[in-house]
Amino acid sequence: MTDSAARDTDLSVAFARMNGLGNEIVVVDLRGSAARISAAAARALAEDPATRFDQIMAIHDPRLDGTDAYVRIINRDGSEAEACGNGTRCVVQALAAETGRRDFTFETRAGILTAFERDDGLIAVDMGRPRFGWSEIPLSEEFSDTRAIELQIGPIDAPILHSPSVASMGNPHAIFWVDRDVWSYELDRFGPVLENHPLFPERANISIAQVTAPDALTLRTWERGVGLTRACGSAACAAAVSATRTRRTGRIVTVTVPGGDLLIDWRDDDHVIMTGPAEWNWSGRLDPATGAYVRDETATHEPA
Ligand SMILES: N[C@H](CCC[C@H](N)C(=O)O)C(=O)O
Repeated sequence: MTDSAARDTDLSVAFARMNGLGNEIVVVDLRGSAARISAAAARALAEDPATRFDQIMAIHDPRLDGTDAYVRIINRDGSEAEACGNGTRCVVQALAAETGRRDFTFETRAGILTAFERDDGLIAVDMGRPRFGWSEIPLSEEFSDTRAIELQIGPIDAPILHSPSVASMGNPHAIFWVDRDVWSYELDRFGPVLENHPLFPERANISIAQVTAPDALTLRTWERGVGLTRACGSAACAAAVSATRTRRTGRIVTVTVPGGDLLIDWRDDDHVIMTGPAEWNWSGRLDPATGAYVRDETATHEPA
């Protein structure tokens, strides 16, 4: 939607274009509004090169005592996701800029998340506990050991990718372990096939991971509902805990994604703490019903 066409629509809410290690995020402030971002409005925003995004983080008024907001996560294709690590860091940065507070508690479809902005500007998010049961991922077939399930792509006698670990951070992840550079695989070709594989009744985020040290791995992800992204925070968490479960790494792992590094700490209390940056790009106003928007050229790092 061009700015001029947007001007004569009802632009009722503030939004910010941000990113988390290059994962393109639109943060929409719907507090005090009964409006909800529709899938159609999300797709309209996604189709505009100026606002193209990987996820929308829609901030709604809190529904539960002790939470600061209810946050809805919408993928580029309009589907709703349970978790978004990079987007959550962007919401924390936006609300910290608005309120001066550093600690926040959000309700999401994955559950209650706590997060805080550190003095160095990095943001730590408690992504909760990982789930490994086949029905929690979910998978459409029962597997007793989800550290390596029977799934492969490529010729039966020489599979290109096989035996992934699966895990849920509230959203479904499959991680294929490779021993070559993650850039040497045609993830753009395999990703959509695996994302929509019948083994994943709710589809899945598909990652390839190369362990490079007992505390480090590199990762590329084909995201459910989006495609290739420069970073996927929940995939970084899923890959790190799966690397630990398969004795490839310890419990603290630096995950290098195309957009940069995330530090993942799978604590002894089973909570997964993800720490990384967030970045504000620009702000404007948005009609949540249609996705029409106007960019505010004068905005500085304003609240979402
Ligand atoms: N595409 C994901 C949601 C966003 C995950 C990612 N952007 C992150 O930072 O966790 C899904 O449908 O489960």
